[in-house]
Amino acid sequence: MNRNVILTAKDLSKTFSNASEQQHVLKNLNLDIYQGDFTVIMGNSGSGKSTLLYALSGMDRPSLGTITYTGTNGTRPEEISKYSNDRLARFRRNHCGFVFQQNYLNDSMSALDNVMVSGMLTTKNRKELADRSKELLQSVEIGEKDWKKFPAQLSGGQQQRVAVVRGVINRPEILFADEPTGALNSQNTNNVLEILSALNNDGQSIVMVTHAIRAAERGNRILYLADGVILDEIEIGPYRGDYKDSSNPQQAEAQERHRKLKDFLADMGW
Ligand SMILES: Nc1ncnc2c1ncn2[C@@H]1O[C@H](COP(=O)(O)OP(=O)(O)OP(=O)(O)O)[C@@H](O)[C@H]1O
Repeated sequence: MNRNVILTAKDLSKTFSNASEQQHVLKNLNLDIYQGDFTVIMGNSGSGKSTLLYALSGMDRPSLGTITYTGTNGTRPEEISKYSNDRLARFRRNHCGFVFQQNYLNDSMSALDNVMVSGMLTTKNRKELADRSKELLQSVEIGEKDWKKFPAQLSGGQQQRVAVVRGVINRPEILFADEPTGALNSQNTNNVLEILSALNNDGQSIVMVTHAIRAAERGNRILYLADGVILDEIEIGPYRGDYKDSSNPQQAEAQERHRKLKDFLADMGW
């Protein structure tokens, strides 16, 4: 299958310095991210997964190397790693969505306003934005009775679902997720993973960092980061439902994906 590259990291290095030492977290890393993929970054704690995600998304700058954004409509490639801070912020706003382990909702705004405030960064059409915000909230089962509630009046799982909606309100070309289920219980983890799978199924490109095999299984391409480089990667095809679910018509395929991923991670020493 021919896939379009939307983001390229070339010779990417990131070094953190403090008074006494330098820590080389990413080392000459090369990577293409493809449109429509659900790309997962795994690796041990401290291997540089979040650092890589932040560099790719323009939240942080590489020490050396380049990040080039090609976009989805054949626009001219742009080297975002040399953008000014303002331009980089504009790039993030217009092309990227974010979900983190913590939901970072604004406590003093309703669920709906949290979503709409993000949406207003890219549109002035309030009516259309309100309609889309409500529709997206409905799609993650945050119904009308909860739209005006403040985050503290919602459960942790509901809060994270609002945060996912906020992450995609601007129709980002890439949704970056850093341990989006890391703070959730099992049921809420499943809910959020289902939402991410549904988004990806609709064509949303996703790059997600996770420690959890259950979350990683939602991806089609799994990268394994070790000591600042991509040790290896595997393509397991799109998610085909739960491998343990006997009512899943694609259970055999799902089991095969699961086995491939487990074998890959075992090979990586995970
Ligand atoms: N802003 C920073 N300043 C200094 N060191 C940093 C900074 N950000 C990350 N590091 C260091 O870089 C290394 C990699 O961190 P990073 O958060 O990318 O790892 P990770 O693989 O995402 O880890 P985890 O799975 O535990 O979240 C760690 O040793 C961390 O302490």
